[in-house]
Amino acid sequence: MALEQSNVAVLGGGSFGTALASIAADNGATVRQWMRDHALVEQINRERRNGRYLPDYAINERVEATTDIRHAVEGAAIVLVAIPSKAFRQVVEQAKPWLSPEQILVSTTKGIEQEGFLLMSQVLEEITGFDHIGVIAGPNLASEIADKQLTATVIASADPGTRTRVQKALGCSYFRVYASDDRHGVELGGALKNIYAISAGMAAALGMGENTRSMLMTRALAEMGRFAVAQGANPMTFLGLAGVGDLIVTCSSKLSRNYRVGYAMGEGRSLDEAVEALGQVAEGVNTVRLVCDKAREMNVYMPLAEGLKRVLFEGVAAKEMAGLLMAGEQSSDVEFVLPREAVLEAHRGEKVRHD
Ligand SMILES: NC(=O)C1=CN([C@@H]2O[C@H](COP(=O)(O)OP(=O)(O)OC[C@H]3O[C@@H](n4cnc5c(N)ncnc54)[C@H](OP(=O)(O)O)[C@@H]3O)[C@@H](O)[C@H]2O)C=CC1
Ligand SMILES: O=C(CO)COP(=O)(O)O
Repeated sequence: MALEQSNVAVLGGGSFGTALASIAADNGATVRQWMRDHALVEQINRERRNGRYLPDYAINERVEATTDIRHAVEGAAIVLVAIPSKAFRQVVEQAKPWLSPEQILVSTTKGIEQEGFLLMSQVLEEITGFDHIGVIAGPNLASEIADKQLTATVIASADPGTRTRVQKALGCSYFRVYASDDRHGVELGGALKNIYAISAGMAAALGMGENTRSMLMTRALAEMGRFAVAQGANPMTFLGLAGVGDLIVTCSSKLSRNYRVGYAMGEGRSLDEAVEALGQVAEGVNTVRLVCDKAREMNVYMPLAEGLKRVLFEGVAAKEMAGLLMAGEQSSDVEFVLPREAVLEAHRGEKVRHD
């Protein structure tokens, strides 16, 4: 089937899928948004409102909601996949019979698949084998986009055509789309920052101040860069919107679901209670476990992620963990300026002189 260049498909009826569908439609595209919930489809098509995920925002008339995945993706020039990582593979498999290699497939999901430690664009690639694959990530709180607050994101792909066409399809008066060819780094940035957003929410609920939050965010950036380098990504990507940009927004805002999970736990709720109360996906809960396992396997030092994992899954109190982190080794500020090992080596030399 020939592609209709002005058609965009969105898979997912959650808050981000809905926000992206409206951007593309505001930009003139005909948008088909697939979701599995019949009642929500009817509500969107009738009331132009997604009552479950974004109740306060009007949805553009050019968005058609549908439960028919074939109708959604067949012939669309761009397919945006906004499905949480746990269900991502299953939904793409479901769409696969009606996808074609000329289409551009873009993951908007900030999570990791346990089996093989795959990022979502790698899942897209593995399932389809197509060439035009990309990732969108950046400081993009869905409700602010739906509110048309001025926002920027990154489209990352090795394929220049994918970058350009997504920039054209989504770039508009309230949404800017910057380009990157470091798909892995951009995608890792989006997934990793969720871990630290949970910690930041927890720290805020425990009454920690702005110095603490700044320390947490900056050391988080150091960890993210260290992990990314070990994974073969470009650490410079973390200076951009998908790195420091997304870290700032999710570590600072109660609109972030990951931050909210951490905040609820800092107020004394259990992880299960916090996730249940949220009723939406907080990818960081799963990501922290996977990242800690991978970091240990690759021998990458990630004390903040390890600390959070102990609080979430091993019954350690958040306050106690903060104390332990402060007692940890003091090493290098920016490891690309002064290598961490050089600082540790100097400390070892001092100790030998004193002993
Ligand atoms: N929200 C945001 O601000 C941002 C989110 N993201 C990323 O976007 C991704 C999607 O998030 P978001 O839209 O926010 O998530 P939500 O939790 O708001 O919505 C999840 C959507 O996925 C659907 N879904 C879940 N499981 C399945 C399944 N097995 N089969 C079919 N559909 C399923 C849900 O359907 P149902 O209602 O039927 O369960 C719902 O439509 C996340 O990885 C997130 O990190 C990225 C940037 C910003
Ligand atoms: O990624 C996001 C903003 O860029 C959304 O973060 P949450 O998933 O924590 O809501």
